[in-house]
Amino acid sequence: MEEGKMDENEWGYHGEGNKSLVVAHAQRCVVLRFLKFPPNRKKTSEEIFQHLQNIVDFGKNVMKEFLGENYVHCGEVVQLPLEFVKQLCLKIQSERPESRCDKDLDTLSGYAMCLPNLTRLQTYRFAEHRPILCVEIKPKCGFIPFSSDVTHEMKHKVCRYCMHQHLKVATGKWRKISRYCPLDLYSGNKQRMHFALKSLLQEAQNNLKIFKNGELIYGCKDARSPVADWSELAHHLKPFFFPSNGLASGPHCTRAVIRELVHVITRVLLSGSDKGRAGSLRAGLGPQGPRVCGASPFSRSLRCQGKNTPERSGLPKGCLLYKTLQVQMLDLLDIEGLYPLYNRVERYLEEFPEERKTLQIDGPYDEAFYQKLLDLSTEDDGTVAFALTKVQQYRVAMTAKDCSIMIALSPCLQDASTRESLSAWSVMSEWKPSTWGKLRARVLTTNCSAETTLGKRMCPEGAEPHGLDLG
Ligand SMILES: O=P(O)(O)O[C@@H]1[C@@H](OP(=O)(O)O)[C@H](OP(=O)(O)O)[C@H](O)[C@H](OP(=O)(O)O)[C@H]1OP(=O)(O)O
Ligand SMILES: Nc1ncnc2c1ncn2[C@@H]1O[C@H](COP(=O)(O)OP(=O)(O)OP(=O)(O)O)[C@@H](O)[C@H]1O
Repeated sequence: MEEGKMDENEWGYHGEGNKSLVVAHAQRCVVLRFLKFPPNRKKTSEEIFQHLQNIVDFGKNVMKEFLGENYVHCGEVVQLPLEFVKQLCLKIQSERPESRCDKDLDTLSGYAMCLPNLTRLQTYRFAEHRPILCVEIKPKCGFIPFSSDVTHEMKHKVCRYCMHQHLKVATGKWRKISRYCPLDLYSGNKQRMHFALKSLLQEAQNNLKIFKNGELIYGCKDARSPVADWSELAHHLKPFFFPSNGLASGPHCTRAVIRELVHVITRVLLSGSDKGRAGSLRAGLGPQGPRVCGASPFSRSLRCQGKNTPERSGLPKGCLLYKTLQVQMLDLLDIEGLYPLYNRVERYLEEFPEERKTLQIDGPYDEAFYQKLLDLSTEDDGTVAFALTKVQQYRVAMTAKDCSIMIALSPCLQDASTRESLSAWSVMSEWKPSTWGKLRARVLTTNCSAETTLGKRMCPEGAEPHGLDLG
């Protein structure tokens, strides 16, 4: 990127989350990811540079190790002309959803991350003139806490996502309770996975987005977004998934196209042989806890028919979902078991603030940091070292619980007519380093954001699904 010649007119608003805002280059396959802050939160340029550099290092030395080289794009920190950033900020402001405007894009430091645009990912196998489809899924936490520290019975039965649905509808964040349950998606059972993906397509919330040639064609901004229109989606998808029933239009055609999409995504999620060291966690992180969530509509309907829910048919070890789940399960103690350990580290740091650096509280996220994460013991020897390892594992797990999987699909030239088989598609599943900033920013800092994060996870989630105060 020639930073000296940046022109805001070549960039457009692409999307944003709670912590960052992304703009995409109109022609080139790159995005810039800026940090966002509440208006009164002033950070120095040096702090912002360090924050971004930590995200890059965390991607390189931790997430790549766990998930594998091919699934993680770390990007790089770039310095941009301040005038460019200021003009860009003005240009995109009107496109931002209102619900996200409580935070402002950082226009003062001039730093951002430059990453490949994963919604337009091309490889040499892609036919250049063919459209590229990208499905972004934020699958959330795929297991029910197995820690003996959990005190609320409900937390052993119902997954966090399903509990939060009640809260989100009650607070008006979303209109309708979703039928999606992460445990169905992570089950490895195709029937359950299909149900989960269909449910995501019905009520996407912020767990599913679909892009065509880098443009968002399906997704939901907030509770006021129009109801999902499957026939419109099917229209977009037809060049990719011409229905095998031969129908070119109508509700049958729509259903057939959606079904094919669901089947292809399932196959992608179950495929993958890329090496990552999540396997090295296997010994300590075998399947634990209930495999079925008490709130999943899929399971409930089977129960009504007197049938049992098929449990995990076992996720293939190399697949993305398996690796993701392994990293999520680094949360061995649940917040209830972790919080006292967090307090132990806090107290220690209050007494010995100079130790912050030696203990790598805020990075660097290097090989030594990664190695400590592999210690899965839960025997508390009363040391700060033990407490710190558990807190760092929790932070990494939080990242995996909140990451998105980006699946780029495009028909291959040589095989474009064979639409039934996955080999007919160039399929790339990518990890985006969505929330790695949280690792540094959310825990073990003394600001209230850290307190709130841990505090909010202390809530007895099952007890009052309608009235939780998330702070
Ligand atoms: O707590 P959750 O499960 O609701 O997850 C939060 C996400 O809500 P979601 O449920 O995905 O709509 C939330 O996403 P939205 O702002 O709702 O798009 C953030 O990703 C938040 O992470 P952070 O505070 O930006 O580091 C996420 O917070 P963390 O729990 O990951 O800290
Ligand atoms: N490298 C990328 N290529 C294409 N799109 C991207 C890329 N990185 C992020 N995006 C898009 O921008 C959106 C917001 O980015 P991101 O999820 O990283 O924000 P965040 O603030 O970290 O999220 P959260 O709310 O989870 O904290 C994503 O949902 C995705 O659609």
